[in-house]
Amino acid sequence: MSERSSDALAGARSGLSRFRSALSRNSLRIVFLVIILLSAAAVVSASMGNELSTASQEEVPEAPATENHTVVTESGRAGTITVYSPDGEVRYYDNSRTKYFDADPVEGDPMTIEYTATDTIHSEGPTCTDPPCALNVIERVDLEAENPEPEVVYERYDYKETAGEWHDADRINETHVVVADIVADQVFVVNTETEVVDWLWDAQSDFPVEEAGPYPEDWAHINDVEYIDEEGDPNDGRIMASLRNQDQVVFLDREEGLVEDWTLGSENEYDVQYEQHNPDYIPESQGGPAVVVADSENGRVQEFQREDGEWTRTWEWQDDVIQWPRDVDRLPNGHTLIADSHGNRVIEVDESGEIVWEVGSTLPYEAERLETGAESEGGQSAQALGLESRTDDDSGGGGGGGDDGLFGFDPLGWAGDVLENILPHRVHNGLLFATPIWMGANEFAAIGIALLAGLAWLGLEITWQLRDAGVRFRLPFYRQGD
Ligand SMILES: O=[N+]([O-])c1ccc(OS(=O)(=O)O)cc1
Repeated sequence: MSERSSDALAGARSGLSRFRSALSRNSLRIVFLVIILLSAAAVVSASMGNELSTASQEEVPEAPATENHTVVTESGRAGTITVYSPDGEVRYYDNSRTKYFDADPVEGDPMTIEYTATDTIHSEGPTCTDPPCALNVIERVDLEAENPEPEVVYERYDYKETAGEWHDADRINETHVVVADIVADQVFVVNTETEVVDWLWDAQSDFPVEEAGPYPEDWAHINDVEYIDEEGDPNDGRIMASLRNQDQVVFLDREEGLVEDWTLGSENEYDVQYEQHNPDYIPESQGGPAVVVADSENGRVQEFQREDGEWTRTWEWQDDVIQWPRDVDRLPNGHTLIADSHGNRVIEVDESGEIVWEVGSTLPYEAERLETGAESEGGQSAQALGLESRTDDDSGGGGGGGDDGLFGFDPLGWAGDVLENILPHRVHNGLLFATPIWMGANEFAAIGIALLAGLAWLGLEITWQLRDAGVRFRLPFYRQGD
């Protein structure tokens, strides 16, 4: 073959290989672009699908009719307190505080409620470098007044914005209230008329600061407190408190302090409970001693019965929707009221575990059925009622990758399920807390897939550019003689 024709052949070959390479590069570009566009479309369509909002009174959804009034509080996306009439209409709504937490009916006057709320004071920067940063209040509102107006019962300014709240206070009598102070990791009893603090327990007296949450930012996170006023009960006169970050519910004697052998749970023993909220004590006279509690990071509500000096789990409830529940109350009719925070709903389940009442809420903190006593005051233990437990397996669980998609397969639902299974609970719930209500595991998966595709595309483009410019990389290890 002549030199000229072999040059022409080599030229044609290299042209063909450049064409092939351009073709494969363009095919890959199209694949990446399609993945990114499909992911974006999934996220945009989710953002248009969920209309639930409680940011104003007009937007709050109506509830189904039920006996008695229901209070729902929120803190996070919107700070709201809503009271539903038995017919399901909104009777009272307020969003003037930044965050609303635990609400209770006032003893003997169920249509007057008392609750804790926090105002965030944005002074100097996002984390507040110029205190005061928060105003914590206990407020009371008479729902039967012509124009119900909250009245401050007790308040205190605090120096931090993160974990600078009071999530619960419980009235002991007409003058005294016990407060769960997240800011200082303390439980204190204050006379709200004189504002003199009569008693105080400091979690540092019994728990090491090296364990649990970061000290001093958010160490114990004491998110619930209950005064036990039950003559004849082993815990009469004691205070029950929930140390979220220690995964423990403790009993405090006003003379002796921590009553060690009554503690429920232990630090990082997540099989028992994992960053619980809103435990309620059910006394002996109502089938206890028992504690019904929202096991938040485990996505279930549960109850423990005191038997032979130990706590035994006697009931649990979850379905495939429940995500980060933060309140559970046993009602006098044997039903259980649950605030399912990232399930975006408040539900009532009956003795067999069926949902019999439900209302949407963007991030409920707690739910209270008025006229049934504060929290679980009028309820009986699961053991006394013979309640049936229900777990995710019983309810047919999971299943984003189920049958809605093409040929019965929904790839995004499947990716969402995978993500939910591999993400630690706290990370998943943190993402749900920080993002809009319409975002869930599927949307996180779509964003993750788009980011990965984008990064892979960028990496390939850079490699191609360098290769075209004649830059070659050597592996950091090579054979002798190379
Ligand atoms: O609204 N907050 O600031 C807020 C809400 C919830 C929260 O976590 S929780 O575990 O105490 O509910 C902490 C802070």
